[in-house]
Amino acid sequence: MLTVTDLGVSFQDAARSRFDVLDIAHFAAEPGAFIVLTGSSGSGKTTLMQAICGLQAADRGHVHWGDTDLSELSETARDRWRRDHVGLVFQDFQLIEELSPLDNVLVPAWFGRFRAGSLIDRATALLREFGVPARRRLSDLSRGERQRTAFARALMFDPLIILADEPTASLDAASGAVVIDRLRSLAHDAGRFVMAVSHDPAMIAAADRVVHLDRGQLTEKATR
Ligand SMILES: Nc1ncnc2c1ncn2[C@@H]1O[C@H](COP(=O)(O)OP(=O)(O)OP(=O)(O)O)[C@@H](O)[C@H]1O
Repeated sequence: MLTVTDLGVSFQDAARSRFDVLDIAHFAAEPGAFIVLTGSSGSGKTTLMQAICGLQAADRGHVHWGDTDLSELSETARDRWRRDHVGLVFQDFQLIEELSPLDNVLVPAWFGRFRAGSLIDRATALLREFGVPARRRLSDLSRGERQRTAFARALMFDPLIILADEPTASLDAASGAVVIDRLRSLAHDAGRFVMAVSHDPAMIAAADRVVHLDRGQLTEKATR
């Protein structure tokens, strides 16, 4: 269960004056529903996704996951909590150019987890599911293949929380549908917490909840 209370985030502009990006009085969400976050460019969607997993510091307010208040954790504890609970798909993928797709998907295994044959099997199976050649040079991949590599990496350790920033933005309808189906199934069948930023009409149509960010404030749109 996610509970966001009185969350405020601001940034500094080039003239060093601060501007508010998020001002969210209350937002709660449970695992098992597929949530899509929409909003115009610059409305704060990425900032919100990063704030709810503790990657973005808040000026005020609280983000609770169950009994854990992220704002009360030290940075090290917050990083460990995120590593143990969250699969993140970044908007710019954040892949390592020098590594193959397979090795990119195995990167989370570097942090305290043994790199066993079963992990390689799982990483290979995820890449196969999303139609990415496992051992090609990353620089030879299309943008869509890179995006699917980032998605596979986020799922590597079967996280309880999946946060995906525009995960179908570079995909055609067919490979986008594979990602959307997987996100829905992670929520509905595996009971995961799944939230994706998206403008993709197919993703919005598949959502159980559509929440909209406008000038830092959240509103909810009725679905189906
Ligand atoms: N580190 C930062 N420092 C200063 N301003 C920032 C920083 N990060 C984001 N911003 C600004 O905060 C606002 C919200 O950015 P954010 O990336 O969250 O928007 P978004 O809704 O995800 O946009 P998009 O759909 O274009 O990706 C924008 O005006 C952006 O320029």
